[in-house]
Amino acid sequence: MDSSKPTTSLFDVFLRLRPSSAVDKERFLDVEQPESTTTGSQAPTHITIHPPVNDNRKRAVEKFAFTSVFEEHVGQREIFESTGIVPIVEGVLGGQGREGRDGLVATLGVTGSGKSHTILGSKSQRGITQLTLNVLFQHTAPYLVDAETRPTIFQSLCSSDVSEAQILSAAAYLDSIYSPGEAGRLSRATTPAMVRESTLYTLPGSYPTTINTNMNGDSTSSGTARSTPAVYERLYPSLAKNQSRLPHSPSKPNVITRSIAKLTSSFQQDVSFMSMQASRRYMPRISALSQFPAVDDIGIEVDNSAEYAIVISMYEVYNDRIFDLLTASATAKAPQKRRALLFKSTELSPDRKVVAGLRKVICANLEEALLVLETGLTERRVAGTGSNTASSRSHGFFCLDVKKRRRSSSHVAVPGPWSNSTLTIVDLAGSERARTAKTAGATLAEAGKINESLMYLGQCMQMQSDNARNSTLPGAVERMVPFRQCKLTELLFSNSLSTHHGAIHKAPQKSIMIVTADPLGDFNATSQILRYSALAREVTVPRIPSVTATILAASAAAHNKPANGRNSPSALQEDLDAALAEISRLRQELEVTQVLLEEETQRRIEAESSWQVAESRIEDVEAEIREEVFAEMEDRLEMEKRRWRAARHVEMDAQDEHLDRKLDLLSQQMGAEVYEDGMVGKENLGTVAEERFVELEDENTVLKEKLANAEREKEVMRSPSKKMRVLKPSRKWQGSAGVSLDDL
Ligand SMILES: Nc1ncnc2c1ncn2[C@@H]1O[C@H](COP(=O)(O)OP(=O)(O)OP(=O)(O)O)[C@@H](O)[C@H]1O
Repeated sequence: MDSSKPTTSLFDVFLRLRPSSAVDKERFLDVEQPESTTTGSQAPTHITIHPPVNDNRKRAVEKFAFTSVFEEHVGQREIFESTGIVPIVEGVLGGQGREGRDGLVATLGVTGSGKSHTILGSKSQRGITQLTLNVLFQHTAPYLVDAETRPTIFQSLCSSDVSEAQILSAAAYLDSIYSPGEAGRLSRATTPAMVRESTLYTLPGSYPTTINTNMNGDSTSSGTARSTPAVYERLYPSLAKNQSRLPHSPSKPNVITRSIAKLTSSFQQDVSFMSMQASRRYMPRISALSQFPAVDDIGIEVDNSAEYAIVISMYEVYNDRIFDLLTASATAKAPQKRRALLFKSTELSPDRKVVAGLRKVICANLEEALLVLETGLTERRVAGTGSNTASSRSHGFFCLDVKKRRRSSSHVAVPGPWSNSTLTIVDLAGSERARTAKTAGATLAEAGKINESLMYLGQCMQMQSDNARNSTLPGAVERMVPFRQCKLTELLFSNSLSTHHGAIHKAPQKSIMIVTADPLGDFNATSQILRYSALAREVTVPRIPSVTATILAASAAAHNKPANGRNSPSALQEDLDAALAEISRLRQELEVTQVLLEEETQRRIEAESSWQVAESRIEDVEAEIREEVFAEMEDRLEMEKRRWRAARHVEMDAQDEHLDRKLDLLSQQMGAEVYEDGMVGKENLGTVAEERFVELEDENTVLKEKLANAEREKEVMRSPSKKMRVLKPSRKWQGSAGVSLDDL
C-alpha cells in the first residue's frame, strides 16, 4: 500500500491516538512501526485494526495509511510542530512582498476521542489554537499596527473587510460583553482552560481589600489604592495598558473595575463564590491559563517590509446553521434569539463566499486574543453525554484574519492596500451512537444533525482519496468533491479550490486534518471514520489456520500419512498441498470480495438515505419558495390596486375641475348668472347661448356616462360580491360636489 501523500489530496491527514482510561477493554488498533525508526526519528504512517474477538459479523483486518500517526505518548507541542501548522502560519503571513495564503486545521473523530483537547487544550496544557496565537503574536509584535488609538488605521481596516463584518477593538468588545448590562447573559459552557475571575479571591493576599463599592457598582479605592492597578496589570496587562492611554472617567467605570466591584459587593455580603449563579459571567484570568507547553523557541518568518493586523472571529455550525460566537445575542431574557448568518458572496467578494455579518475583534497582543477566545468559547454549545462530560454539540470555527499591507517608508510615502488571509481552526463535533452516548430529546436530535454533516464530510473525503487513487491511472478524470451538500462541507472545502478575483489569483488554502481515535474505544464508530479519512486503505482477511490444518489432516488420514508430510514427500502429497494452498487463497479472495461487497452495499444504503434526505429537503425548499412567491404576488397586487385607486382619484379630480372650468367659461361668455351653489340661471340666456347650452348639455351627458362607468369599475374593484349590483346602471348620477347635472 502506497502511503505517500497523493498529489490531489485536499488535506494532509494525521492520526492522533489518545491515552485511554478504559481498563477492561480490548485494544483493536495497532501502529505499524516503520523500519527506519531504529535509525531515524521517522513517525509511523500505518495502522491496522482488528475486529473484536467476539465479532459475530465476519469482518476483515484493515490497514490504513496516514501522513503520520502520533501515538498516545505524543504531546501537544509535538503535534503542533509535526503536523505542519508552523508552515501554514508562515503561509498565512505571506512571504516577502507577497500576499498570504489561507490555511485550515481541523480535527475529526468519534466523540470523546480528543478533538477539543487537541485544538483547545485543557487546564494544564494549551491546544493548537493557543500555541498558534502565541507564535503568531510573538513574531508579528514589532509589525502590528495600532488600530486602538489611530482611527485612520481602524477605518482602513474596516473598509478593507469584504465580509460585511462589524469590527471592534478588543477593549470595546470585552467591555460590551462584561459590562453590567450584559452580566445576566447565559453561559453555555466553561472552556477547558478557563478559571473564572472569582478564584482570584480565594488566593490568600491576592484580593485588594480596600476597594469599596458605591451605589452604582463603581469601585473606589482608599488606603492601599496603589495595589489595585497592580492587580489589574498582573491580571490584564493588555487592558491595563490600553486603559492607560484613555482618559480616566470615574463616572464611566471600565469593565475591570465593575467586575471587581461586583465581586467585592458579593464578598461583603458574605456570599460564597461557589454559590454564585452559573449564568453570571466573569472575565477569565489570563495568568491562570496554562502556559504549557512553551513555544517561544519556535521561529517563523515574517515579512519585515509589511505591517500587520490580527483580527479574530468565531462561529459555530449548529444544526446546519451558522451562529456568531462573539455576538452577545443570547441574553437571559431572550435565550433563543440567535440570528443565523449566511455563507455567501458579498458585494466586495463576488467570487468567493464568506460568512457575512460576523463580529470581528482586532487584537493587539496575545492576552487580548486569549480573552476573546475564552469569551467566545463560553457561547459554544456543549453538553454532557454518556460518552463525554463536555461534548461539543456544534462544529466550532476559530478564524484568525491576518491583514497585511506594505509599510510606508522613505521610498514609499503611503502604505499599500490591505490584503487578507485567514487561518481557520476547526473543532468538529464528534460522531456518536445514541446507544453509547445515551442521548435523548434535543441532544439526540443534535447528534442526528452532527452525524448527517459528518456523513457528508465523509463522502467528500472518500471522493478525495478515490481521486488520489485514480490519478495514477491513464485517462483518469478527477471527480468533483460534493462539498455543497451541507454548511460544514461548504465551509471546509470551498476555499480549497483556487479562485480568480479580477486579475488576482488566490491560491487554494492549505489544509490539514487531525483524526483522533481511542484505540480502546468504540470499534465500529472508529473504523468508520478511519475508512473515509485515511489516505489509503487495504483490506485483508485474518488467516484461518484451522481450515488448512483440518483439510491437511483429513487428506493425511485418507492416505494414512503424517499431516506434515515431511516423512513422505511423494508427488501426490505435493499436488495435494498445492491444491489446498490454492483453495485457501481462493477462499481468502472470496472473503475479501464478500467484505468489500458488504461495504459497497452499506455505502449504497447510505447514499440512498442521503438521496431521500436531499429529496425531502428539495420539497421543503420548493414549498418555501412557493409561499414566498405567493406572498410577493399578493403584495404586488395590493400595490397595483393602491396605484390604480390613486390614479382614478386624480382622474376624477381632473374631470371635476374640467367641468367647473367649462361652467365658469360658459357663464362668462353668456353673461349668465352663476349662483353661489354653482347652478346657472337659464332666464339670462340668449338664442345663441341656448344652442351652446344644448351642446354643452350633450357633452355633459357623455361625461356623465364616463363617470358612471368609472364608478362601476370602482365598485367592482372594491368587492367582487357587489359586482352584480354595480353592473345595473345607476339611475341618476351625482357629481362629486353633490351637483346634479340633470338639474342644469
Ligand atoms: N491526548 C490526550 N491526552 C490527555 N487527555 C486527553 C487526550 N485526548 C483527550 N483527552 C481527555 O479526554 C476527554 C475527552 O476529550 P475531548 O473533549 O477532547 O473529546 P472530543 O473528541 O472533543 O469529544 P466531543 O466530540 O464529544 O466534543 C477530555 O477530558 C480530555 O482532556
